[in-house]
Amino acid sequence: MSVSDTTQTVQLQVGEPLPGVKKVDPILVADKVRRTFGGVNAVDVAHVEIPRNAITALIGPNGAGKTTFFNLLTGFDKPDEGTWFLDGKSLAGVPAYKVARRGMVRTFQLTKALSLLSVLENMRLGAGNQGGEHFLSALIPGLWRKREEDITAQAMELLARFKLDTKADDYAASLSGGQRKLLEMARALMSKPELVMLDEPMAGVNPALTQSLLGHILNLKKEGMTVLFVEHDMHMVQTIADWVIVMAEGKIVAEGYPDVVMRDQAVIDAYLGAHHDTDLGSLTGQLNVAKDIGDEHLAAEIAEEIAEEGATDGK
Ligand SMILES: Nc1ncnc2c1ncn2[C@@H]1O[C@H](COP(=O)(O)OP(=O)(O)OP(=O)(O)O)[C@@H](O)[C@H]1O
Repeated sequence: MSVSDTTQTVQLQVGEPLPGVKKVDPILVADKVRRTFGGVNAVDVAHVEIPRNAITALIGPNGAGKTTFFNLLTGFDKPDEGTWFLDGKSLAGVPAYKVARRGMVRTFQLTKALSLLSVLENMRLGAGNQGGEHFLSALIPGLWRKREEDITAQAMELLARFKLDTKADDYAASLSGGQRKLLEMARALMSKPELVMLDEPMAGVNPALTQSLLGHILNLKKEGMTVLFVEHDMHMVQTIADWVIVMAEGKIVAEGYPDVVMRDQAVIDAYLGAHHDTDLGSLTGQLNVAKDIGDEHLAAEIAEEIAEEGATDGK
């Protein structure tokens, strides 16, 4: 089965797919979330809903506010205003470590694996406080030991799934960039989340690991989880996303099914806006924009033209 065979085809939204459109079964709903930095609206999201048990990509040019929005939702930053609900329960003002316990975890653009801990120790940290570390249970060695064993068993099972089990005792520092991304994803799963948020999962991952990472993300959905990811790699977005949300200048400017969104004028404008310094008169400039907006057909045509020009110049 190819990766794209597994993407969802059921209708996810209610009505026309305009920015802020309601979802049939939203897991996360955010309202009027605003974060300013020195007068600049880094995030200014009027309303957004994330569909449950689907893979949603959050895309947009550099500086659009994607990471800041992630930070706000997961309690790593505080908004000027705004409310958001996971499964109907408010998460506004809830600190990051409690957000994970409520069922929402995130990974970072730059991996946060603790280099001087072993791979297994990193995993064990991901288990967090799941109720076993209450004062009383800490006093009962049997209970405490059982919990420790359960955590280790869960960690080893996940490491095996991510093909990192043979590295359990190695320092995280010894892993490649791609393996660290896998470790971060595996660690996020230790808290048995409902919603997994991945910030640029493909950045720095070599091609050999790309396919396995895509497979792991698709598996999360198969297991009933919801995935929200930020990514610049449009190929990945088109391959695995069921739904795409586009941010520009802090706002949501478009959302919909991947193939439709990539051709949306607001999306093209958002990316062109980010390329105001690109010479669109030059073929290379046009090629960069075509790649950024994920129009592979247009990119191939332009690349062909560049190759033809090169061949003529050489004669
Ligand atoms: N801690 C901060 N202090 C000041 N400005 C910030 C801070 N964090 C983000 N910003 C600004 O907020 C805006 C949104 O940044 P953010 O990193 O969220 O964008 P992004 O869409 O994730 O970009 P990229 O794709 O490059 O990661 C940018 O203008 C950025 O300069």
